[in-house]
Formats: sequence, C-alpha cells, structure tokens
Amino acid sequence: MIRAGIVGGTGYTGVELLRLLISHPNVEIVAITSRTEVGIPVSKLFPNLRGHLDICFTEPEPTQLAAECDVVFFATPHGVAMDMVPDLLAQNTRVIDLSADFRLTNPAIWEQWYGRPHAAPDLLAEAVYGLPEVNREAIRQARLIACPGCYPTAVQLGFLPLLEHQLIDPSRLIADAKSGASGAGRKAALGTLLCETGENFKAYSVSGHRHLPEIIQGLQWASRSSVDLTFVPHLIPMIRGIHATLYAQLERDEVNLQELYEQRYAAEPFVDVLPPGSHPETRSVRGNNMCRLAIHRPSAGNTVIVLSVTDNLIKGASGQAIQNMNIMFDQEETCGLTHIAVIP
Ligand SMILES: NC(=O)C1=CN([C@@H]2O[C@H](COP(=O)(O)OP(=O)(O)OC[C@H]3O[C@@H](n4cnc5c(N)ncnc54)[C@H](OP(=O)(O)O)[C@@H]3O)[C@@H](O)[C@H]2O)C=CC1
Ligand SMILES: CC(=O)N[C@@H](CCC(=O)OP(=O)(O)O)C(=O)O
Repeated sequence: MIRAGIVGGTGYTGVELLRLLISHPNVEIVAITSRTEVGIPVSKLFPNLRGHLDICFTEPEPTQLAAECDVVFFATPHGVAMDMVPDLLAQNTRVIDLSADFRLTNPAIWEQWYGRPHAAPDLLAEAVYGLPEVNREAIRQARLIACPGCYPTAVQLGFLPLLEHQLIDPSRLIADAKSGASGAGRKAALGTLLCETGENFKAYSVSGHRHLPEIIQGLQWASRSSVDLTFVPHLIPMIRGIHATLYAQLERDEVNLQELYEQRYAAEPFVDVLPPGSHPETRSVRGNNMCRLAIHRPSAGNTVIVLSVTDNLIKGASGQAIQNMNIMFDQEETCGLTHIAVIP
C-alpha cells in the first residue's frame, strides 16, 4: 500500500484528491491537514466522503507527515510547499506539489510573478514538471513533482504536436481560455460569489497572468525555440471545466494534422483526439481525467485552431497529480482514474 498524505485538505483540489484516492486500490490515506479544522472529521466538512473515509484533519507538520507517508500531496496556495518540501525529501518522503512553487525552473522568473523570493531555489533543478505526456520517464524516478497548472495543461497538450514538429510559427501563438470558478479555489472571495459569476462572462489578467511564463516554458521545451504567446483567460459561469481555443499559423502544410495528433496521443490514456469536425464540450470531461482535443483548419487556410477541454480540478490538478503518483510508484497509470464524466 502507498501511504499518502495531503497538505491543504479543506480546499477544492484537496477534496478531489480525497475522492479519487479513496477509490484507488493501492493507496491508504493516512494524513490530511488543515490549520483551521484540526480534530474535525473529514466527512463532516465534505458529506460526499461520509462512509468512505474515517479520519480527522491534523496540523500540517512536516516531521509527522514524513514519518507517516510515502508520498505527500501539497494542495496549498503558492508559497507553502517550498517551505516544507526540503524537510520531507530529507526524510525520504516523495512530494507531489499541485501549486506553482516548483513549476518554473528560473527562480528570478518565479519571484517576478509570485512576488517573493523562492525559499528552496536549490530544488528547482531537481523538480520534474509533472506532465506525463512529455516527462513520463523523468516522473518515474522523481522525488519531487511540480504538477502543471490548470490552464497550462490544456494549452500545452493542445499545442504540443504542432510545435514538436516545427509546423507553426512559434512567435504568433494565441490561447483564448475559459475556466469555471472552482479554478479560483475554495477561499472566500468576492469575485467568485454566485451573484458575481452567474449570468456573467469576463476576461481577466489580460495584461499578464502568472500561467503565461509557465506555458511559454513548456512550449519552448517542445519547440526547442523561442515562443511568443498571447494568453487571455476568462471566467465563465460554471463550476468546473476549462475550454481553451488555440490559434496558430501554419508554416508547413504537407502534414495531415488529424493524423499527426492521433499518432502523437495514440498511447496516451488521458488524451482523446476527437474525429474531424468535432467540438469538444467541457461536460464531456467533467469529473474525469481526460483532455479532449479537436483540430480545425477553417477553409483549408493557414490558421490552425485546436480546441482543448479539461476538468480544471482533475486533469488540471488532482487527477494529474494521481497520474504522476501512479507512474512514480509503478502502478497502472490509469489506476483510480477511470471515472466517466458526469452528464448532465
Ligand atoms: N482549483 C484549481 O482548479 C487548481 C488549483 N491548483 C493549485 O492547487 C493549489 C490548491 O488549490 P485549491 O484547492 O483550489 O485551493 P483552496 O483555496 O481551495 O485550498 C487551499 C488549501 O490550502 C490550505 N492552506 C492555505 N494556506 C496554508 C498554509 N499556509 N499552510 C498549510 N495549508 C494551507 C487550506 O486549508 P486551511 O486553511 O484549512 O489550512 C486549504 O485546504 C493552489 O496552489 C492552486 O493554485 C492547480 C490547478 C488547478
Ligand atoms: C478561475 C481562476 O481564477 N483560475 C485561477 C487559475 C487556476 C489555478 O489554480 O492555477 P494555479 O495552480 O497556477 O494557481 C486563476 O486564474 O488564478
């Protein structure tokens, strides 16, 4: 059995980790932390877990977690994991961080976007970016995984095949992305109140979102050249789901793009390339770990449009984290992740 702990168990990615890990046959959840709910049974806060998990929240304490756990998931805001991870690694506990603390390899860029110096810059070179479709072999050996952000997952999976084959102009990429409100987490915030998000639609952080450097870093690894991206996130009045519409300009058109995508992702259990002419829907991935893609080339012109949908809390966060754990601990990669999306 893999003994798993979760730091930040009262948030949305935390409760998704719990829901998914409970149905994993080879995982025992041994610790779940909260600073505010210590001693409270998990099922009191999350009624969906009643009858499935009988443990209480405890303080986030690295020595205790290291003693109890083979792997610790951080489902905490940025800036928390980087203070605790060195202690856990020193005691041979592996770490899967859902926050952005270890996603950017350059500490100066991290400081620029997250507004404080990085507390564990020595670990940035060791951390493995946890996008299995790119880094599977490195993930297998890793002690520390930096799970990709929700937007970066949807955008990178959509652009990768085009960039890996140098088919598009890497200086003219556009990602027009929409997210449900759970992407902002469970903390109380005016902007995610029902009366603020319902029957409303808006762009935000257009002049610069902290996912921009992360997406560019990943796309540059794929293209092995400099990349320029216009990234515009939007908040849509739904709870879960990301829909990214990606635009690129073809520079070579001898390749059948549908076949390229089908071949690139043929062996990937969680990337589904839809038939030509499809329009993927967020509800087709709601509650599951899939990224569904469709490729369009309007009027057979030079503009390629890729549509990419994920559930921000699953392939965009907790499901991808468990996919990484499965790879690290020699489990079947799909173990605990085979739920079918919920419609309606
Ligand atoms: N929501 C999403 O769609 C996605 C989120 N992420 C990332 O995952 C992480 C978690 O996100 P999400 O679940 O939405 O966030 P929430 O705000 O819903 O939950 C945050 C959790 O962290 C705990 N926490 C907050 N501060 C601290 C601290 N200083 N020390 C220890 N625990 C702390 C909180 O518990 P308590 O206050 O009880 O201690 C709470 O359980 C974030 O970094 C987020 O950016 C990544 C991809 C997608
Ligand atoms: C709708 C919404 O607010 N989404 C969040 C991003 C989601 C996320 O959690 O990304 P990180 O892991 O990088 O924090 C935002 O735009 O800040």
